[in-house]
Amino acid sequence: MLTLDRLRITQDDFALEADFSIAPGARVAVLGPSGAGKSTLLTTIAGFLAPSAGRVLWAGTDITGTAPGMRPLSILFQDQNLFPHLTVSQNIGLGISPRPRLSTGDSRRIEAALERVGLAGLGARKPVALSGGEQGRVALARCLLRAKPLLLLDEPFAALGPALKAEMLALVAEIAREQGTTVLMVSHDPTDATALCPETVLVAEGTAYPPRPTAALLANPPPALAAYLGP
Ligand SMILES: Nc1ncnc2c1ncn2[C@@H]1O[C@H](COP(=O)(O)OP(=O)(O)OP(=O)(O)O)[C@@H](O)[C@H]1O
Repeated sequence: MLTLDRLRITQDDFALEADFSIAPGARVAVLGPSGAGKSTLLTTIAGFLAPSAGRVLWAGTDITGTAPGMRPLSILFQDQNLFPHLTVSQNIGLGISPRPRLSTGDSRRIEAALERVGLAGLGARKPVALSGGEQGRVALARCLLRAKPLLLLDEPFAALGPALKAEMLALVAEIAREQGTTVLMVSHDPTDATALCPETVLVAEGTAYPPRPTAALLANPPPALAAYLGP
């Protein structure tokens, strides 16, 4: 369970508050107007930004002061964070070890992860020789291999076409289900939220609200969300 305990995040004159928990294995969309603080919330959970008050807990343990790399989570942001000078296999290997040289066991696990995301045999390529969708799959394979219990997604597939994006989201959902991963996904697209996430956290007017059923929230959006979604 992820708990944001009376969390307050401030950046200059921007402030965001959150006080709720997310159940283990839940898939939760993070929706709200541009600039409302969706990315800031994920960045704080990931540990790249320290809150000005409150705590972040995972399974009851306070991780507010834990370094990002030591947190029980993987993050997938829009630019897939692949290193251009490393091969696909080496990029995926970074998910489990900082050493570029891979053991035989590591290589086997990486090949299995590549196969899982439909990229079997492409481990020796450099990211530049992959399409955008394939790069997204590599980043996902890295998360898959890390098998952390919490996955933070910040519009990772926004640059992809609708069909490919839907395919990637379906793959995320499938892997999350298999691994029992808790997923928190920032999106600008209510369709994506509906497809992947039964629950949604609305971020608006300085507050990240507790998760609510996505369908009910979208069917009857509060004014800030209605204005953002448009007619
Ligand atoms: N490094 C920073 N220093 C000061 N303020 C910042 C910084 N980064 C973001 N902000 C401000 O924090 C607020 C929230 O930004 P954030 O990127 O989290 O919003 P968002 O909901 O993810 O927006 P979008 O949907 O447009 O990506 C904005 O007002 C932004 O200007």
